[in-house]
Amino acid sequence: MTLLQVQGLTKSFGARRVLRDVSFSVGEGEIVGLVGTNGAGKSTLGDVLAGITAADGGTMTLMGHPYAPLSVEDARHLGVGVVQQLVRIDPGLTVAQAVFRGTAQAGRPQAELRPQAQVLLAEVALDVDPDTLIGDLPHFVHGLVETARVLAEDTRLVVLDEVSAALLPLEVSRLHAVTGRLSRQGRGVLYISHRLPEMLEVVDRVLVLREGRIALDSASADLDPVRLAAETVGAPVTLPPPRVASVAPPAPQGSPAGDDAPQELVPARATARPLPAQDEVALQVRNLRVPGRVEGVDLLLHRGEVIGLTGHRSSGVAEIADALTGELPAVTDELLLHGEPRSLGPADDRGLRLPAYHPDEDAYGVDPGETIARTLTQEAWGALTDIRKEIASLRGVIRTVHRLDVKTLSISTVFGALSGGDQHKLALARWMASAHDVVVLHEPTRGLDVRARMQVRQLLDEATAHGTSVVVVSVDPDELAECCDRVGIVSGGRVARWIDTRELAVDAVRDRIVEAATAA
Ligand SMILES: Nc1ncnc2c1ncn2[C@@H]1O[C@H](COP(=O)(O)OP(=O)(O)OP(=O)(O)O)[C@@H](O)[C@H]1O
Repeated sequence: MTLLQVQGLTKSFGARRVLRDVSFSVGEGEIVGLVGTNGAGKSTLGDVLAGITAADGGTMTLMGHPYAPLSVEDARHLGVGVVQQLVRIDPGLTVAQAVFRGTAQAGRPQAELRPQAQVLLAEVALDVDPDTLIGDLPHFVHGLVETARVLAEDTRLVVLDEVSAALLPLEVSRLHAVTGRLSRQGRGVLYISHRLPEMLEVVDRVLVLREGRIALDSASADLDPVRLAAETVGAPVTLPPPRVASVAPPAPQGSPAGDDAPQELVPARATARPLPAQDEVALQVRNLRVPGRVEGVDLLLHRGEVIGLTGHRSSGVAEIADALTGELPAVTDELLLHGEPRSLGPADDRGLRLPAYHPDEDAYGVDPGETIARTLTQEAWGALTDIRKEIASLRGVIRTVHRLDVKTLSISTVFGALSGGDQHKLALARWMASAHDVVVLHEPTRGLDVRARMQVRQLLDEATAHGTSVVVVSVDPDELAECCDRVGIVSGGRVARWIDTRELAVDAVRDRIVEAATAA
């Protein structure tokens, strides 16, 4: 029986027509995938279902009754719960309070909330104490706390907006078990994700949102990840070729193109004849230890190389990254940066603090109310005294926006109004433009569509061709396979195994990573 019926939905933000004519249905017990490029309108559709924003036109029915929620509370009361993509929960709440906030139970004593919260947390396979403060939890579990929250009421339709984006394959399997349980209870699930291979494992049907319309509505059994990726972007898609490590000789100081050249945030493609990356070691770490967490880790990173690190939450992978960025005290037997001895731990002149990028909105260091132009250039328009420099800067911004395919009508759009993926792409490009030497990137393609992932891969290829060396820390096997030359599987505080990704097809590497990470 049909649970949700959506007919001719439209929604615009100013001149930007996001949803033009969206029609689809979700049946009772059905798990329906929703995919689309960054900025395609998936979250906007979720927001309309959640009562966060109203559609401009079209109709919806829920269990045969007209459905037009006026608020989030109204939507939940009517039976629709949405777990938003960039959910922010008050860090001062306990997990139990977070699960019941906005419900009839809110405000009851913690002791009364605790047992019920435990039941709901078990239902979403989240093993945390209901007394834990939200601020003490890693951000990736907030989506699961929110999933427990939508179950606290008799929700008929659950919308999961990229809840799996920051989860390990094992955690994604658990989320899928939860999704399956919801389906068996007769609830409908709308599952939004860019991680297509995993999505196809759980959904019954897939909707592709393209140019404001449902461009494809197909049984998942009739799709594979490559075909679905092509349907998503509306053009044939080939997986990126294996990385070929190569690096140009150091560039001469100064800008060869002169100060007036458009300063695109993406480094220009390397034209110099590539040299083998193995010629020069950028970072060498021998016997890295973080007491009680990491033991005996050796790392060798060549100039222009990208190595990946992955592992379970308690494997020590996060601690290795934090030791390299100086956030966690650690010791080594030897630490060389370009052959120069360095130390870890308290920052001093010789202390190593590798710069790190995190794909979390809070960590972008970007004011969401600032325009794209200002965000990318840090300049106040009109305050510049040289018109040629101003024009060159604006041209650079426009090129970056165009090249990264950011869905916006103007560079004066505020950063916070961009889709989650478009925000991430621009923040990463901005960060990479000033990233030199050896850097740590946490999940550089999280929440990005298939085309944007390739753009990030290109960003990496170009940065490494200029000599940058990168450590990618990730939960996503596709990301590791696409971006890295070698991937270390961390287990029990050690790198248990290295997988060489070069010269292998990306999907073959992905399978090896999943296999090794699951076995570790
Ligand atoms: N409040 C708003 N004001 C102006 N524009 C908005 C607003 N909310 C969304 N948009 C625009 O609507 C479009 C669709 O955004 P939406 O977040 O729905 O995309 P999405 O498909 O979820 O993308 P992603 O995969 O990157 O999360 C984007 O171009 C975005 O800039």
